[in-house]
Amino acid sequence: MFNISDEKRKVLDTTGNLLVIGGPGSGKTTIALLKARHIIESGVLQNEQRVLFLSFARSTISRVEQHANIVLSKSIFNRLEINTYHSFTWAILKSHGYLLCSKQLRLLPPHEASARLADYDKDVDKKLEINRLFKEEGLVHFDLFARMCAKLLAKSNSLSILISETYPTIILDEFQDTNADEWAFITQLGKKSNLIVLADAEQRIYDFRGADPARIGQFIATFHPTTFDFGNENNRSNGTDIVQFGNDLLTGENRHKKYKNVQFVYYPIRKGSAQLILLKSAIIKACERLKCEDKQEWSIAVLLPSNSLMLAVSDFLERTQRFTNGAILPHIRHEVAIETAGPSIAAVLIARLIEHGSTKQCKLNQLLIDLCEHIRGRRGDKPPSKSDLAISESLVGYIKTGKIRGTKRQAIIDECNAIINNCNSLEYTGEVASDWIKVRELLLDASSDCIKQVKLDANYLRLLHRGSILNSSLSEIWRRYDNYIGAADAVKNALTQEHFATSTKTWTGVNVMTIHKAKGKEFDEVIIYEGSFPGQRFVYNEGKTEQARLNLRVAVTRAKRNAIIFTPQVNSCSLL
Ligand SMILES: Nc1ncnc2c1ncn2[C@@H]1O[C@H](COP(=O)(O)OP(=O)(O)OP(=O)(O)O)[C@@H](O)[C@H]1O
Repeated sequence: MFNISDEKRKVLDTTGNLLVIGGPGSGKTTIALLKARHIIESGVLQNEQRVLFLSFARSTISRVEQHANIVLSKSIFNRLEINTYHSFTWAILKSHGYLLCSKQLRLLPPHEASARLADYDKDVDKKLEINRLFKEEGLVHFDLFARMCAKLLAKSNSLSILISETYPTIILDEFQDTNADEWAFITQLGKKSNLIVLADAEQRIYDFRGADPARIGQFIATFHPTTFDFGNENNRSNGTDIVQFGNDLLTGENRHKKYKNVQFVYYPIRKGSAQLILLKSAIIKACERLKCEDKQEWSIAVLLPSNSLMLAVSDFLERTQRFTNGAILPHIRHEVAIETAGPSIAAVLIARLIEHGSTKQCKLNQLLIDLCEHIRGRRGDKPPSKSDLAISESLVGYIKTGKIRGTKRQAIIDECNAIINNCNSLEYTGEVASDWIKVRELLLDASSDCIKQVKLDANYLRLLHRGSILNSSLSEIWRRYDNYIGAADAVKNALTQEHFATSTKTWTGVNVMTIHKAKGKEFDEVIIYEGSFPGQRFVYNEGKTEQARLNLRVAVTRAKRNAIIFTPQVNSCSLL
């Protein structure tokens, strides 16, 4: 099924630590899976032993799993553990964390962490608080997972032996994006297990979370691997110039050149969302092209440089546009790979309303507390704006004193009061999805931005579909007690489980996501769009031009057949 070059065959036959480097689509993941198969088939593993494949994001894992399903038979697949760093390290901490902390360790899920850390805008203060939470409260922030596991392995030889005996070979995906803590953890793992590292220095797009250009050199210096370089071999978009364009981007040679299957659209700037008309038309055409081919499954990614632009585009695709000349741009069904902090905190707020509303016990103060959590935490790792912090402080002040200044802020209190009253007088039926929607819609009438934002974020929650764990646990609560007491905890548990679940999601149809989320994935067609406002540009800061080149290269090389790049006609992207 796969043509294996001589260089790749050598990967299969070489033992010890390996470093596999190569450009996008050169076949690093594929050869790593074939290597795992080779190891498993050779019979060197004992009964309980497995090959471990570690990657960063759940979404990448799902593509690797899909790929592994094709490359490996079921019995081989069962001896391969594909996992995220988070999930793997949390499992170690849960069972052995007592060696580091006398407190009972509890997880601090990202949606709660962002609200708790909202007051710290400097990284160093945030880190101090994360350490304090661990030491004094036993609360483990995700950022501590790798660091604490590195400490554990350094401290406990028996744990280190246990892990290496379970996983004698460990494959590390996307190694170029490894941060210092993950590197410390890997260094410990590599003392007793063989490491197979997959890397492309030019796909390094996570510098902001500690990826370091020196990391590959550090691996070589520490582990003396046999190195294989697949260069620019292109298995993903063979017959196109997509990879060539991606590589030329790094040096600027791409400017004013033409590339097969890479198209540039210089769009006119229009008011508001009218600017997205050309983008939407291009997506519709791409869908038609792929549907014509009569393939069972096809995929398109619409990649955006920022989260807010992603939401605006998703909103535009969701709606139907009707023009005065009778033309129509229909709604486009699509998936959005949304940042989860905002929707998660919004979900807890709604769950609490449902929970208390079902027993007519909704209280203003609880809603205000949940609203503050949402205001402070909805931007995830990014701190809330100063004005958001001020609103949250004045709401906290109201909870304490019963007083608030300013008509806009008073309006928030009045609207929360109205929501509480409506929630307490709603008739709940036990049909989870419709009860949920009824409560969510109560937020619709609010004019205060912070309440409207909860409603908007809650719209993106995908946890309640029929048959989901959350849906069944809420139905079960209703069946037993005729109310929803415990709904908020059920939502929190579901969110945490969701975070660790290795998703089996397939990226078919139209998918809208940020460029960073596209890493490690591939799609038939990719449409990359930059807006005209400063925060929506590929080059968002002149000092970050090199990073923008890497980002754009990663984005464009996700395409198997065709890539289209949109930039404004005026003040176009300086990289094109
Ligand atoms: N030897 C091969 N023969 C045919 N197809 C291949 C071969 N190797 C990989 N492919 C296909 O090429 C595509 C890219 O391969 P793969 O994901 O392994 O590359 P990669 O180097 O890990 O890419 P990236 O770094 O961009 O994530 C996949 O669709 C895969 O099935």
